[in-house]
Amino acid sequence: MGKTSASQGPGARPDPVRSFNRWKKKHSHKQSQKKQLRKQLKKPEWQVEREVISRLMQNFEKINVNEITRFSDFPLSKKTLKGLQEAQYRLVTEIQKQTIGLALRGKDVLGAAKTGSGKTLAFLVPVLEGLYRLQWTSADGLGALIISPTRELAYQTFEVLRKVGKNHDFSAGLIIGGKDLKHEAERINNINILVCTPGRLLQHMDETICFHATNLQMLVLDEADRILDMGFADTMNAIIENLPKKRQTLLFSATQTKSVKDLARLSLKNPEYVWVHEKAKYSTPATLEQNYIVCELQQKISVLYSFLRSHLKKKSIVFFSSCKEVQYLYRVFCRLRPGISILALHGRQQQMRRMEVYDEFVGKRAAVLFATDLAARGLDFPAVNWVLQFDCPEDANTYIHRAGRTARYKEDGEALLILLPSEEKGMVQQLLQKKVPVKEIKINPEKLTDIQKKLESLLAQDQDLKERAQRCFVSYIRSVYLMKDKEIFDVSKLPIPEYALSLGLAVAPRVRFLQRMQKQPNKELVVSQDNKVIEPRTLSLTSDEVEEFRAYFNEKMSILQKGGKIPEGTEYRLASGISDGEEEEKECEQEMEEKLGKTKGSQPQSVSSNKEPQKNKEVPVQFLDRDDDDDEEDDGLNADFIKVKRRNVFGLDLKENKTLQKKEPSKSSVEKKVTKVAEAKKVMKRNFKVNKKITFTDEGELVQQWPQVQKSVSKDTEGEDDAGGINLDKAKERLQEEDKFDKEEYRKKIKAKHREKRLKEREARREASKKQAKAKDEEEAFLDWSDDDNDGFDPSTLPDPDKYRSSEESDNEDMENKISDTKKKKAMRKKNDSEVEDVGPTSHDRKKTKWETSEPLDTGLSLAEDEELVLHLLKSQS
Ligand SMILES: Nc1ncnc2c1ncn2[C@@H]1O[C@H](COP(=O)(O)OP(=O)(O)OP(=O)(O)O)[C@@H](O)[C@H]1O
Repeated sequence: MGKTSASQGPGARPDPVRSFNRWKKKHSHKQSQKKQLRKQLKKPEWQVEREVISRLMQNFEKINVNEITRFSDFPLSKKTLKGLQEAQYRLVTEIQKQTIGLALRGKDVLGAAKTGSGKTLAFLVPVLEGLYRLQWTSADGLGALIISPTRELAYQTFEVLRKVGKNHDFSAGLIIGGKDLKHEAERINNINILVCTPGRLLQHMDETICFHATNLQMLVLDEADRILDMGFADTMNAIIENLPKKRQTLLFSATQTKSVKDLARLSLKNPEYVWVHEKAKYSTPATLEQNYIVCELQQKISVLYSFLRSHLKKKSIVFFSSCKEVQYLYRVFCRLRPGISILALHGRQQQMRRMEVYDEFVGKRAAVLFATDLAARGLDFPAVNWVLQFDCPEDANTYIHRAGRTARYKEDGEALLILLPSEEKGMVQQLLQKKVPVKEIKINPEKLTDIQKKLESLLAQDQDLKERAQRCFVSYIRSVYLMKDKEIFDVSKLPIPEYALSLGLAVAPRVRFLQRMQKQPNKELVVSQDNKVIEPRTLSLTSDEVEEFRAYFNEKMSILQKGGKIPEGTEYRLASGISDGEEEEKECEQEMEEKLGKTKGSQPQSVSSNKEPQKNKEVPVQFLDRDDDDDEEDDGLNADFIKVKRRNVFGLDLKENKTLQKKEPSKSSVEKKVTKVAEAKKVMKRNFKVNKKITFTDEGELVQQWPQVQKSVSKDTEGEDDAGGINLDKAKERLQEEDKFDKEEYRKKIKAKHREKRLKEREARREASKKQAKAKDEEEAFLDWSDDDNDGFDPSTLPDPDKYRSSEESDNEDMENKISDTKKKKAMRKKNDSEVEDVGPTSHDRKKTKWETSEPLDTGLSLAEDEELVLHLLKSQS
């Protein structure tokens, strides 16, 4: 009974045939692998990549959302995965999980998810993959466009793109306002992925030669509802016109638009709606604790101060409704030194400053940022503990975005909303409807520090601060007045004088639109059938007002463009009636409102109190704005629309103004424009004495430098003018005369200058020749002296017989020169009797002095006689 090798014990030898077969199989497998590798190595890179791409694309359809937990579960390129990993992004968030797969398949996507849930990567990853799939190169031009509503958000998105896409070869660019347009224009054509703000993008589309988006594959609108709302409507329509219809479109926001009209504008094709938290109990992050307090308007600043004092180790953002509030309260709080570092971010700062503040706040552990709604959307400041909404947001969506600056990506955060008693009911209702869980909390009166007195004393010492407080006051009232939801925002319920006092102002500045509103309460608000408030101002506009308004803006624009002062973003905004940033756009609206107030022509009246003395006079805030911060962009645009009540600094009389206006028959309701002539007449009537500037000349004469004295006309004529007012024709004539007089004076001066120059040159020549003659004399004297010294006969003193001829020739030459000189002299004398003619001795003259007398020969004969004499002399010599 034999045993097989297999059944033999462990020490038995293995079957050599089987071992050989196994080895052979392994070997051939290895060989084939090597062969394949060699084959692949021979392939060009693009071909290998194409194969990889086609493999990835085959997997797109197999994506199962439920199985995805990490980015590597998606069929993504190695380059993107590496970028994500290096930036520490491994696990996907819900919105990323649900939208990346759809976007990879080329679908149009509308994504909505709570704030801080990672929407940025949800569109950046498909953008990178989309272009990678097409093996996009710089020669292909613009492939993807990402539009953000604010510059800061665009900047932030660009930074994330740089981090995640760093292993790809695409070129990416950030195009936002406030930078050099030319510099951008030079580079924009080579950009594959462009992150931009709408205003700036359109500006390039209009102005940059060769810039086009005809190859565009993907369009992304971050904060889509904001970009598609009224503020950006015109710009976006113009941009969309420049984009190809065949493209993929991705829209993301925490408060997504569902408006069919909006979406139709984008010509989406069967879009996929992804509302991640639609069924969630709340629309805000679960880690966000939200409360509100109700307090009077005049208490708010003290509440803010007390809040900051009790949160010195925290990082907070405080939202205000206008730039001027931020500007004033920032300054005032810095002076109060609450013990925490304070920063300010708003649309009136220069772009560089905005970036600096952004970076500074990102880097701080404990600080407070005073901001407008510019910072409400999308900004991802790390580790923010508190969001305080100092002014009520315009709607629940704005509330959600503002509050969403804290409690981001699994972090905790707290939000506190300050409401006025008049705002409470409406706002809380809106928030509850939007599934925002807010609870009321009460202020502890013991912990409230009243700072009104401190503010008053600060303002008393600082005029600039006081003016800022006035602007802040007007700006806040105006922002409430402009809010659409009149159920929440009722300007008539505001305690105006108390509010002014709380800002440190003794007297409330005058607010024109409020006065108008009080005068015409019925006209102001027009309520539609369904009880909704329709914007009142458009209805009360006459065509004249609109025209004047437009002309005013055009004029402003042309002046600013010529001066080159306007920031590029603003430039466009005004031209097309849209804005780059949220805040800027709001400001523009405010300007319009103010201008509108002007055209209505109602007389100003005090809101603060009727006791205000008549002396008070309106002075445009423009004067006040001139000395604004260096870091703030030009305020001038809207400044002269705003009027605040101030002392009658210049002693001008308002009554006179009124009588002037009354005399002029008004054809329309539009206030008559005051012409320059009328202004001049007014000034003349008042008999203003202008300051004089008088200087003394070297001779001690008095010279009036300013105002310039009229020299061309007699005083009688001036007297005539005074008697009859301004005679424009005479004034013109006089100006022309004055002009002639000036020209003549100028000509004389130039002549005198030239003459002086000539004389100087002559003098210099004469001096030079004198010096030369002197040198010669000295030389000769030296020779004579040496002769004496030798005490013997020097043959060199004798005339050289060989040179005799030449000396004779030279004599002849000398004579000729002499004659020609005399001729010249005579001619010159004829030409200008007054001019002194004195030509210095020439070299020939000097030669002559060697042989003859140095005295010039003056025969006293005429030129012809002179010539004859010379010939005679020559003949006699020969
Ligand atoms: N997959 C991820 N893993 C880790 N962190 C992530 C991930 N995705 C996003 N984050 C982080 O979450 C934070 C919020 O992301 P993001 O700014 O994209 O939110 P958002 O949804 O766009 O917010 P908002 O609605 O306010 O614009 C960021 O700090 C980001 O780095």
